[in-house]
Amino acid sequence: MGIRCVAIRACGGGKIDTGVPRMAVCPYGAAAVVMALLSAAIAFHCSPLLAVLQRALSLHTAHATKDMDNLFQLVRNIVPALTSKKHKGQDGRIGIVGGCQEYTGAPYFAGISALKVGADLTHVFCAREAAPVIKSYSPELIVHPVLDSSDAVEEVEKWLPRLHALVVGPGLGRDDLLLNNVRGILESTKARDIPVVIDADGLWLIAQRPALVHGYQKAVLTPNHVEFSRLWDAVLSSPMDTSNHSGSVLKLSQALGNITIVQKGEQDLISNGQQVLVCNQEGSSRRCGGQGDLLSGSLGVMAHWALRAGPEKTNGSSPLLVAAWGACTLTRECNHLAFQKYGRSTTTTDMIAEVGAAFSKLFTT
Ligand SMILES: NC(=O)C1=CN([C@@H]2O[C@H](COP(=O)(O)OP(=O)(O)OC[C@H]3O[C@@H](n4cnc5c(N)ncnc54)[C@H](O)[C@@H]3O)[C@@H](O)[C@H]2O)[C@@H](O)CC1
Ligand SMILES: Nc1ncnc2c1ncn2[C@@H]1O[C@H](COP(=O)(O)OP(=O)(O)OP(=O)(O)O)[C@@H](O)[C@H]1O
Ligand SMILES: [Mg+2]
Repeated sequence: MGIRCVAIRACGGGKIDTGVPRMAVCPYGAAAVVMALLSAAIAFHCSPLLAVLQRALSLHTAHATKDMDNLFQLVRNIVPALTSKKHKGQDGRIGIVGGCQEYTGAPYFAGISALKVGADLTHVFCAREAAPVIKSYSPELIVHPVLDSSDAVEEVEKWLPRLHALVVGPGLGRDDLLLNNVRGILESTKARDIPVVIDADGLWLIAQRPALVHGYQKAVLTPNHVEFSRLWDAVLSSPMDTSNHSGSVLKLSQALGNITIVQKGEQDLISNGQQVLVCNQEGSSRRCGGQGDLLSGSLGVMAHWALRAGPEKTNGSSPLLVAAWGACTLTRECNHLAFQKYGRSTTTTDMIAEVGAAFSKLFTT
């Protein structure tokens, strides 16, 4: 099957008002109960029950399809038009904060993905040793070797007024000096009201200091399975309910002051503490490293586009939820397209080469 994304009503809390148009019911519990009843109706030849259940299932599918169409349309609404009237930079100047001695691939993947999605300029702020390596991967990236210097915060602050969004964490590492500098950069970013996507080792820092993002409505966190558990342990005292993923992402978002959280996995779950969207666009079974960096870089651009477009273009839905759903859908489609060509040998570089095709297929009208 090609496209398989639905939006769902938050299924953990019970008292949640979603506010988003045409949300389908949670596909987990409810659909499973209907399927079980359907099997029983078939086994016991109960035609009236069978008819009711078939109708319920077809309504569920119809709702899910509408929600899916709706979300695709909302993403298309935030994509800026390509016109001859624009100047360089208008469609996005994105900063990536990451890159250290060990990790140079991750900030490159995030930065180049931002450009391939449609940003005009990408600045990478990394440790001195990482800079020549990152530059040598691509002439497209502007690279600043400042992150381990004593005046790192001031050096990045010089650029912040020109940046539309920041992606913090890919390949950052966990050196205390770097993390302390990033703490200062995050404070400055918030003071300027710049959208920030926090991933990878940026999330390690947030697990140490959740107050850095608590309640900041322009923050999006993109944890993988392990990073999500770490954040949970840092901010919630109760154990996580591992049978209720959407309830958990909703709860973590609420505990962090309703910031947007993307829990990556077999399905991506996206919440702002009020509602949960699910993205299960078909990807592949190939799990090479770096796919999360493609996602965070893409989301940096889409977050800027969505916030600039505003809630009128997203039909009242949270712009950051729409941006996150768009970036997840795109990443998974890149994975799908690359896997069709390269199978087991697919790497993130192959996925990045599919960004243009995937974007056109999903979001170009
Ligand atoms: N080429 C590169 O330079 C890359 C660098 N990376 C960087 O590597 C650093 C560490 O990132 P990690 O993601 O390894 O974080 P962690 O160091 O927290 O390790 C998480 C570990 O959990 C495992 N894991 C992931 N998903 C899991 C799941 N669903 N169930 C059980 N285990 C799971 C992973 O194999 C990984 O070893 C970050 O700075 C990151 O950006 C990665 O982005 C990958 C690519
Ligand atoms: N089991 C899965 N099936 C399908 N897609 C998946 C699965 N797990 C993760 N993904 C997709 O892969 C992308 C990256 O998620 P992942 O959990 O690998 O991030 P990550 O560990 O941070 O990656 P990175 O190696 O870049 O650090 C997301 O778009 C997610 O939807
Ligand atoms: Mg990662």
